Amino acid sequence: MDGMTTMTEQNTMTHGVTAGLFENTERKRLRLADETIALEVQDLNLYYGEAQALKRISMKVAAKRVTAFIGPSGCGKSTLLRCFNRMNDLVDACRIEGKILLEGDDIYDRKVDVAELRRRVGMVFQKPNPFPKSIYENVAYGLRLQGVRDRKVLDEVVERSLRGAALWDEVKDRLHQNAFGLSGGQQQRLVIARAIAIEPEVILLDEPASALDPISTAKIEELIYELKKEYTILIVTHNMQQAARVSDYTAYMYLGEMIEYGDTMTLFTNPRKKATEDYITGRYG
Ligand SMILES: Nc1ncnc2c1ncn2[C@@H]1O[C@H](COP(=O)(O)OP(=O)(O)OP(=O)(O)O)[C@@H](O)[C@H]1O
Repeated sequence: MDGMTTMTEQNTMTHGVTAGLFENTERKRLRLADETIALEVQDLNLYYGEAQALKRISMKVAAKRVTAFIGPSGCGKSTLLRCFNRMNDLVDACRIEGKILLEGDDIYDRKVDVAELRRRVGMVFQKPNPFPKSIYENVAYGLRLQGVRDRKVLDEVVERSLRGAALWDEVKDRLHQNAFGLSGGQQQRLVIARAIAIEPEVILLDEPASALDPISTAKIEELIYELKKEYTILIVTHNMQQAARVSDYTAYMYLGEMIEYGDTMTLFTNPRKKATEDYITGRYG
């Protein structure tokens, strides 16, 4: 984009990206100050060896809302998402400073049971990753790990979770068939059913629809809308329209820093920072 763009053109472009997304909806501007806070990041720095991937991140995450992380490739979105259930612990050279409070308690405290943390904070990845088991056993997996054997309880949880993931009607007649027989979009909803079966408080979604076709993507987006009634959802997405459609709050990241964070409607229609506006209007890079 050349430097000759007029202010009017810029405004049109800002609205162009998200035009229509906020029309005819009941979306309203939200304020973190009015929210119940589920998670709080305090001055978080993360290093992979010598390289600093996250810089002084501080944010509050609203409970039972969808918070989206956007920004160019390599800016640290996935790294930050993985901090919320300590998935980065699995990376040898990774070092973290700062705190993340879940319901007020620091998840990086030494006393924290990481398996229990991951039960409370579930995660769904870009590529659907069902286990090589039946549809039923995929969803029952977490409960079986917890020692639940009662068939009636398992049946109930499997049905409730598949309904919650908007998959029940499509699979109820083939629960004992292998999960690999499902389409990619169905597999992703199955993985979401597996995540909600153990009743987490928070669900982390790392580009959950980027490997899916448009119809499956729309289903996942509808599902996210339903899930936030019960869960706090954090989502990384490359797709800005998707962020605008599904999220209540959006964080724009660049080179490991959180440049701007606020309610989605304001961030997309009236960003405070020029860098954010450049990114959402496609003038970045
Ligand atoms: N396991 C790792 N070891 C070393 N460096 C890593 C590791 N994972 C990520 N990085 C680096 O950290 C930085 C942030 O990466 P991250 O994957 O979080 O970015 P991202 O914004 O999610 O990118 P993308 O949109 O491409 O997925 C990048 O420079 C990346 O190369």
